[in-house]
Amino acid sequence: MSSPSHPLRQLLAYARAQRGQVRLAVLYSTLNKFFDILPEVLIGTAVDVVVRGEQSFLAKNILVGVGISDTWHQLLFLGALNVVIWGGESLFQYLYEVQWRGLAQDIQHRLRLDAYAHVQKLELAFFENQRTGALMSVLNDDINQLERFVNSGANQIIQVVCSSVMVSAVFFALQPGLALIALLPVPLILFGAFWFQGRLAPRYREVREAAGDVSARLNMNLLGLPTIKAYTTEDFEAEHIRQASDAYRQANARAIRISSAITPVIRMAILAGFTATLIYGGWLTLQGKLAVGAYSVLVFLTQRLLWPLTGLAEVADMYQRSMAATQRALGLLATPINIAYEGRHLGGRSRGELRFEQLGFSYGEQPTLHDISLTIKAGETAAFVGSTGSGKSTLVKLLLRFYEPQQGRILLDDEPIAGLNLQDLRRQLGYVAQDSFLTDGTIADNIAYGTPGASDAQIHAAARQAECLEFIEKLPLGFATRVGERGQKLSGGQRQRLALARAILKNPAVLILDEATSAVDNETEAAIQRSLAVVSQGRTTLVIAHRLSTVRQAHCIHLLENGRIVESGTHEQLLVRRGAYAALWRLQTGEA
Ligand SMILES: Nc1ncnc2c1ncn2[C@@H]1O[C@H](COP(=O)(O)OP(=O)(O)OP(=O)(O)O)[C@@H](O)[C@H]1O
Repeated sequence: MSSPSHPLRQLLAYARAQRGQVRLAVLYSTLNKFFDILPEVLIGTAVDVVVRGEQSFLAKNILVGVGISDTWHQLLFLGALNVVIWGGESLFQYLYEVQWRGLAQDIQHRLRLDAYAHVQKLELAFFENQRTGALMSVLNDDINQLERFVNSGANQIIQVVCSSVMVSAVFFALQPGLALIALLPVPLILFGAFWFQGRLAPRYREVREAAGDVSARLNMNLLGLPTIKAYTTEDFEAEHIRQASDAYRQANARAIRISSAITPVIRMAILAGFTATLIYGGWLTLQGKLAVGAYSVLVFLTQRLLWPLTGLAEVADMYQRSMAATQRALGLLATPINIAYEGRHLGGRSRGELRFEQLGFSYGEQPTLHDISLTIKAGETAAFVGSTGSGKSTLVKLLLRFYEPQQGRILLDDEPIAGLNLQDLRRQLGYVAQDSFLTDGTIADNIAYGTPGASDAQIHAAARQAECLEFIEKLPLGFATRVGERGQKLSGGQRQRLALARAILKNPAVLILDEATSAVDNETEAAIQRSLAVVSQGRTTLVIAHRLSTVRQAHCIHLLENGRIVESGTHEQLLVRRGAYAALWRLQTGEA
């Protein structure tokens, strides 16, 4: 419990901003419990009135030294007090419920936003080692689990403590000997509750992990449905889901077996305390050492004292479940961001000169790029060609700082990009990825993504430059047509055209085009060449191409092989060299 990394501590630290709300909630819970205890005391006082009449406690004391001598008036007074007590109890119940539940929602909301904002800033390598579905289950399910505990668990703990303190006070005031007997089982109960709790914690961690697995599986399968259908692997995948779901069920079953035992075990301890009060208190009353009214109060109060402790079982259960979830959510929040966003801010638009100096990079153990050195002058077009897997995309991902190179550096306008503010750097870059992300909004939304406030005319112009006007105009609603999740309602080529229009609208100093495939028809290729000629005007352009004819106009073409630049030069220079590029050219143009 005392480790600084304990999830409850982390949660409390996290909830510090809501301190005011917590204090109010604690106050309301305490007042509600105070009013909740009073009816028992009232019953005892009423019994005292009818048994002892004008000798009763009320006859002598309402306030110190002041009493109501008439029995009828005493009863009326008790009746009025009863109404006030129940009214107070109800009022504070309402207030604490609103307060605790509001607090739960506020903390959840804040944690979800913070966790998402943090996750967005984590580098790509983090996501490559995670399953999206499992992350979603942390951001959604796990954070929702917090609600259970804060909603009612915290209130229950406060109330158990309050009622124990208040009831013990009444006990000691009335009959200290009996109080000790009634309180005997309390340490046993607390010990039992903690013992069970310790055993529940690892079980609930397993449950949360299993829930993450189910979510990850579902997510992967839903994304891969076209492939699942095409390969008729529906049964095979349903079996995977069954296994994940069964693991979740088993993990829950193990937790349930422990959590269900808590209440019955605690009840046995309570039974001991209750029986002792009943017998010993009754004997004292028969001996005339305890008033009948006091005896009845004590018997009721024993229940009042001990029964809420059974609630501890429920609280322990909720607590462990929430803590397992909290740990995952706060763990995500504590994941270090390895590629920092902070850095020197860029004033205006950069010129777009790029220099790669002895760049070396590997994904994990596997070396991917070696000793890459090249300069791209501002406004020029550089092309990267080479066989699949030779490291072309990796090179531009390093420029975008999706990954950090292990050796060397990249400079933009003579300044190392590692020292620049990450968002400022990326604002200078327009990136058309091999598989660009489209939102499920309209065509216009997708083009304007990243350029908020773009006018219709600007969107239209960008679409024209990217040569997508023709297909957009054929769509039923033109620019207002919705493209479906991830742009599913468009063809692969159309999606890429749209991504290009988006990058053009952003008007970056450096444009990066990562062509996915060489499998384009002649018409598309001509379109690519036309738009490339237009969009590369006035900006530095990096093109990754598979068809050499698309980039023959580039100022410099770099041929990569196994992560090294093996040839560089203009198309003509490279042909004259009669090296690997020339061979590739002959192959593609059919001259070989
Ligand atoms: N995230 C990653 N984690 C580990 N290895 C990766 C990762 N991305 C790429 N690689 C590996 O790095 C190498 C270079 O990949 P890269 O995507 O840069 O090639 P490419 O030249 O762009 O290929 P293509 O022409 O097929 O797009 C490949 O061997 C690939 O398997």
